[in-house]
Amino acid sequence: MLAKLIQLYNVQVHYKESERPALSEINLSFQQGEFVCILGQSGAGKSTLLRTINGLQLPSNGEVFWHDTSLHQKNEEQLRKVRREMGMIFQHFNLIPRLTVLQNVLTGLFGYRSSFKSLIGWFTKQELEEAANVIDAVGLTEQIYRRVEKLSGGQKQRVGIARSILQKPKLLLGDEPVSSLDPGTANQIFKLLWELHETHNLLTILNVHDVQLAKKYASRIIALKEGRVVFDGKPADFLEEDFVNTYETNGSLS
Ligand SMILES: Nc1ncnc2c1ncn2[C@@H]1O[C@H](COP(=O)(O)OP(=O)(O)OP(=O)(O)O)[C@@H](O)[C@H]1O
Repeated sequence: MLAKLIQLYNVQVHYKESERPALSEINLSFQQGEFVCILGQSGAGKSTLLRTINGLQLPSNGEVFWHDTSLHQKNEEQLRKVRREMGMIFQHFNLIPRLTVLQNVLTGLFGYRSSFKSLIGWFTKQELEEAANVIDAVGLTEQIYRRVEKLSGGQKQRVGIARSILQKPKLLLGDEPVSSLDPGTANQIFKLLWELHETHNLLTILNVHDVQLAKKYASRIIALKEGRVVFDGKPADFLEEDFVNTYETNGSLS
């Protein structure tokens, strides 16, 4: 049986300023090796769900378990250790523009080392080799010493992905990682994410707006609507009526 990495029990998140909860009655579990796409309209609660999974957002009710321990029961130091095992990629990449590809990727190790070593930029030969290997795996060897500000959007996201893979995560979270890319590049990035999830047996959870991409790559689709799960299943079972229900449109899936 596959190991359960994350379980959410009856999770509710209610931001103080909001009238209705951002998430309600969320009961989900995720296993190693799944490739999950989260769908839903703007404001459906997708980002809140990711932040709840990585412990940045504490639920107002319910609990989140990482392996078999509640995140609630962990102190700051223990939470920091858990987050090392969670890689994160972002819509706007969150890179340091004036640093090179290699330097940006090496920041993925900061969770593992003293801030002094990180500050003076001291890395072992093995760390540098591992960084070069992940840069190769995302297809950027020729750009390794280029400043990231000179790269295209797709290349920048590859740097973001390499940085998170260097962390050796068990879980990779992506908050709309392809929303600022053109459709062709978005597809290439999804292909890369899918290959990395296969190679490393990674649990990958991505928020996406593009239903076709989700259907093409995901092993599981979860749709949120007004903070509740309205679909949880295989992409082939996400039908026109689920699409209409999720997005409240008269539109078409194809
Ligand atoms: N920090 C916050 N404080 C108060 N309300 C918030 C906060 N973050 C999100 N919300 C509200 O919670 C609800 C869910 O927001 P969330 O960002 O999780 O949705 P989303 O599905 O990720 O949307 P998008 O696709 O636009 O990013 C929205 O009503 C939003 O306004």
